Amino acid sequence: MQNGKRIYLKRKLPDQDLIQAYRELPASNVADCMNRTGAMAPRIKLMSQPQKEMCGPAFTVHNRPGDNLTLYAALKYCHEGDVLVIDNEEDNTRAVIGEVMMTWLRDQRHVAGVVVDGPMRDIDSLRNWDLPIYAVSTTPNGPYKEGPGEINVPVSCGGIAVNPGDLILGDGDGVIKIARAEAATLLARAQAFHQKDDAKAASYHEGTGDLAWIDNELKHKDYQIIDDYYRPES
Ligand SMILES: O=C([O-])CC(=O)C(=O)O
Ligand SMILES: [Mg+2]
Repeated sequence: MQNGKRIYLKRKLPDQDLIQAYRELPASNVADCMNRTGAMAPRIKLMSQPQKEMCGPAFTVHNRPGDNLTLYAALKYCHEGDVLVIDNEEDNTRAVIGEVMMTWLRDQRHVAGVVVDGPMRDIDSLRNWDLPIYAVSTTPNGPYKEGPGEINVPVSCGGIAVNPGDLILGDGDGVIKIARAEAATLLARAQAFHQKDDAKAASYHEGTGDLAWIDNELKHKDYQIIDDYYRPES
């Protein structure tokens, strides 16, 4: 076995109905139900203009930093509905993907989205695309094509661990990972949380929302409410 040059073709996948159900939920609500964990770092930003949320199983790629030979292999082996999750060891000097590769992924593979922990390029052609594309930044500087790299092994993307087949959910706020084994049990909780959050926003709109807890909490934490001006000299 060539460590560092392995391409696994098989992954355990989440059920399709789970993928559909999570697509209806804001990533923030689901992350709150994981005790505010599971989100990739804010450096992973939405670069395109999708009409709906990104949701699908992770097809993981571990690039040698700034190199995209392995990512080219992923173009061949990924499937419809996958979310490509690309670990680039946080290199921020070279774009590892651009319009040519994205065109294949959108038009020939019909992937659900692409998440790159690193720069991309050809943004002027891609920024209006409906395909969800997340990346750190852009640069005209291109990638090397030497390898090594691996496909469908555990990777690190946006500061969190992603296993092949984990559920990846992305919206305008960013991207979260839901571990495949936990996705089914988490769903009902996330749906209930989402309903409550919507109801809360509606009650704040109406002015009937509960604000009493704020005073209680401030008191409990020894805040001082001072009926006076701030005076720098005092
Ligand atoms: O040249 C590359 O490998 C990446 C790129 O710009 C493209 O996919 O258009
Ligand atoms: Mg290009």
